[in-house]
Amino acid sequence: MVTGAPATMLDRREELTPMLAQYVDVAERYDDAIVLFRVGDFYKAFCEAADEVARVCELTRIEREDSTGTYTACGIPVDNAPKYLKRLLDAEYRVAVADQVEDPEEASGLVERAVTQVLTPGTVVEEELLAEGSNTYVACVATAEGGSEDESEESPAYGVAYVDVSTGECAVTAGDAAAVDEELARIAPAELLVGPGVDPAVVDGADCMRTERDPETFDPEAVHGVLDRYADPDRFDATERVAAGALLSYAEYTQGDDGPLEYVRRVRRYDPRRSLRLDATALRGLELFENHVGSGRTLFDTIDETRSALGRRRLRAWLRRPLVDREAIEARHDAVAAFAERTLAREEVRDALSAAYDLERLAGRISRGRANARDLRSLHDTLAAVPDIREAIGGVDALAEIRGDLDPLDDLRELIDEAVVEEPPQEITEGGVIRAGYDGELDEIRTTAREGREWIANLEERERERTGIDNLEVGYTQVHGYYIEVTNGQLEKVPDDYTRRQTLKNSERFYTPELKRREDEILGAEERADALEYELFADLRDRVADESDRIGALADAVARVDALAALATAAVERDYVRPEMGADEIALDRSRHPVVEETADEFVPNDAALPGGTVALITGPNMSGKSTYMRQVALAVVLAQAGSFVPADAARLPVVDRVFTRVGASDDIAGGESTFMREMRELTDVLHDATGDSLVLLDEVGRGTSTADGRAIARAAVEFLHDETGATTLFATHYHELTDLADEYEHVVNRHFAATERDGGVTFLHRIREGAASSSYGVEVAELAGVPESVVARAHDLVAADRDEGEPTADAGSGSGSAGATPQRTLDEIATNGHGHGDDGDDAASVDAAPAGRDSAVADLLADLRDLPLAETTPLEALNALHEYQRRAEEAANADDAGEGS
Ligand SMILES: Nc1ncnc2c1ncn2[C@@H]1O[C@H](COP(=O)(O)OP(=O)(O)OP(=O)(O)O)[C@@H](O)[C@H]1O
Repeated sequence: MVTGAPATMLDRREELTPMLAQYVDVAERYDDAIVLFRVGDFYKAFCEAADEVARVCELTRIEREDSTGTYTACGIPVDNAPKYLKRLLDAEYRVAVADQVEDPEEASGLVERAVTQVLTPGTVVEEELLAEGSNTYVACVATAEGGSEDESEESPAYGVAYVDVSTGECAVTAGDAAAVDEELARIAPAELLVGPGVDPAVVDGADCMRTERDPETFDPEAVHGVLDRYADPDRFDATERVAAGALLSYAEYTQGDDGPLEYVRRVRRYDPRRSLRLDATALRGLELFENHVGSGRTLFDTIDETRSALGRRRLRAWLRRPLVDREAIEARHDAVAAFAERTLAREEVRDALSAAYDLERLAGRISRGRANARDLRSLHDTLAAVPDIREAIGGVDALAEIRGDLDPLDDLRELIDEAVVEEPPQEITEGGVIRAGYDGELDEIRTTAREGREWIANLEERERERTGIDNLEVGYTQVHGYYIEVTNGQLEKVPDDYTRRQTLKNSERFYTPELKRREDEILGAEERADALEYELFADLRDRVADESDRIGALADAVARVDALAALATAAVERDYVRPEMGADEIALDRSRHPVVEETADEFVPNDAALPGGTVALITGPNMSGKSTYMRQVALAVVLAQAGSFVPADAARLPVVDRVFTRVGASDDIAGGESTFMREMRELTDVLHDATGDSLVLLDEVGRGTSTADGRAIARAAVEFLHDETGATTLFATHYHELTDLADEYEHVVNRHFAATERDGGVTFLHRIREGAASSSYGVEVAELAGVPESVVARAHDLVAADRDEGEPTADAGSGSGSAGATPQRTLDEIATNGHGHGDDGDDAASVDAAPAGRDSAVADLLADLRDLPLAETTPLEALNALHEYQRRAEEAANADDAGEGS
């Protein structure tokens, strides 16, 4: 990263021209940013910084020469800046924009420049740089001084705050390390400030730019002072104060450091436990917002039928934080149902919403004093659409409250309409913005200018008549102003009151005292009109800014209407059903996976009947549909609690407090630690934190280790979930042995997916059934893959033998592995023989004895066969393994023959 003042320039500081010295001064003050320095129509960087800007933005550099030497420079054209700024931000640069802060024409010497804004990935407000329909957050994680995890419960270890600088949304919470991780996953900030004393491991999960700040900005007194500008600091606990205060001070810094951000109207304090908790693993595993493999579609993409950026952000927020309050959930369902039943109203509302601009960001720009006349017209047009929305939902009880909140702000709309012309220009300093009739003084000045122009327009006619010069012309140039032009042949007819202004080749140009007076009047009037218009506009903008609370409340209502209408549209178009909430079971008739059903040729619906606390063990071959099924159950829960209808024919659902997912290791590759370690960490979280109201999805837990260990862990986890937490659990497993837990535990049930053979290929029915899958499906798949018959038959025997061995750990002593000549005992005997023959198992000693050598080879072979992790073995690998085992078996047989022969 190249930030701050370029080193080569610092070395030559004394020699630099005043302008470059000014650049170095500014750059030195912003040493965490790349400084772009306004020179004419460019934002420039110099020397090393120029090299970097050129590299990142793919721009050419120039060599700039002055009396003190040659400097490399690189310029970003001001008119095209957003495109290049985006590249710098994407490269994780902070960009300090140093603008001219005095009018170059008025400057006596060097134009004064100052940083007016620091652009960072998390704090940009430029419309061109923001993703439409989603939030860009900068977040902060901090501890209070001396704060540590072992503090008392009243004062949680960490504060987490976030702000969207473009809309002013700001919120803060506090919690332990796990809560921080979970919140960061939900907030998904573009940039993160980490306070002093925060254990780096706590924020490890956040995949975004890190920003260092002076530790002093986290100081208790400093943060109190900053926070005080926005809210009563005493409403927050110590860690929250530090997180929110330091964050807002950073936000102020990025917006040019000139006082509080007016449009951050509220610092909301929230408790993550008051929404359905979805940690990073669940957000990822359920692919709510991101898709890692396959179609690229997410749940959000699937149900996003919103029509406005406001609604889109709201729907995202709802899905990110589904509700846990039954009444609130049902209120959303009522509203969705009302919209779903009324096609016409819904379509009218959605049409009207299409005209809505992003009220939150508009309000932000207006408050920041950055809005132009077009922005105010956009606000006007959005307000004008509100009555249509109100009318469309009039008379619908379930929407009465929201209708009440849709205040069309008639006074504001009328004010803007009276003041601003319908199609104003982009610039607000060059006139043409304010309507006639809005301001008496402006009208007068404009009349003066207009009359003057009319007088001049008629001048040509009048002067031709007066002088008899019939080719006399009146014109205007930027440099000389108005003139009367007479060709050389007519010069003798020129009257006395003409004064020569300019001599051309074939003609002379003149003015008269009256023309000069009129000209001054017109130009003066125009200049004054432009200045007055700007003043009137700025004043209007301030008046609108004063209403930002009302605009904010309206934006909130519009966002809700759009999100509700979108959910209703999704429900109608995709055939979702209203779930009955508050059940003590998950009961879904013919449920579907909302995302997979969009892409699958023919999606097979499945039922779910899971009384609270059920542990359903789901078996079946790879690719049979286990993961899809488990996810669709969880997605139904998430959708329902977000306020949506669910993809099923009928649904009865409980209100769930948390959804946990632990999906298969290979589906979820993360660097750093071993996948098994990670898997176990996630399992630990589930076992610690799940409650009787949680929904737990476990997909092939334990497959990252040896079969015996994995099986034991999986079994113990099931027992724990059943006995201790009572969480409703869906557990997909290839450990067929687990399925007899259903006989032992009251709430454990078996479900399975089966595969059949058709036309010589494997066909998956994707239909869930009662009971456990046949244990030999892996071998069946091997058979279907073309493994020779004799090998398959032998594999069947071995699997049966292995199963009869019983559970290696949990079943010990249960009697199922009863004594007798079970095949497994035979295997064990052979194995024991194999290792028991030599002296103390000294393999070298046993090599000489052929039978012992054979037994040893067979024992090894059997041990390897037994340890072959079928769950992780593809048919091709199985075939290769079998081939290898056959070879070793033959070798052993040959050794046997050789032994007998000698
Ligand atoms: N009910 C269904 N109807 C139609 N297609 C389905 C259904 N369920 C799953 N599928 C399709 O079958 C494929 C495999 O599904 P899934 O990943 O759920 O299987 P799995 O049993 O979990 O496999 P593995 O054990 O390898 O993880 C997916 O591509 C999915 O699109």
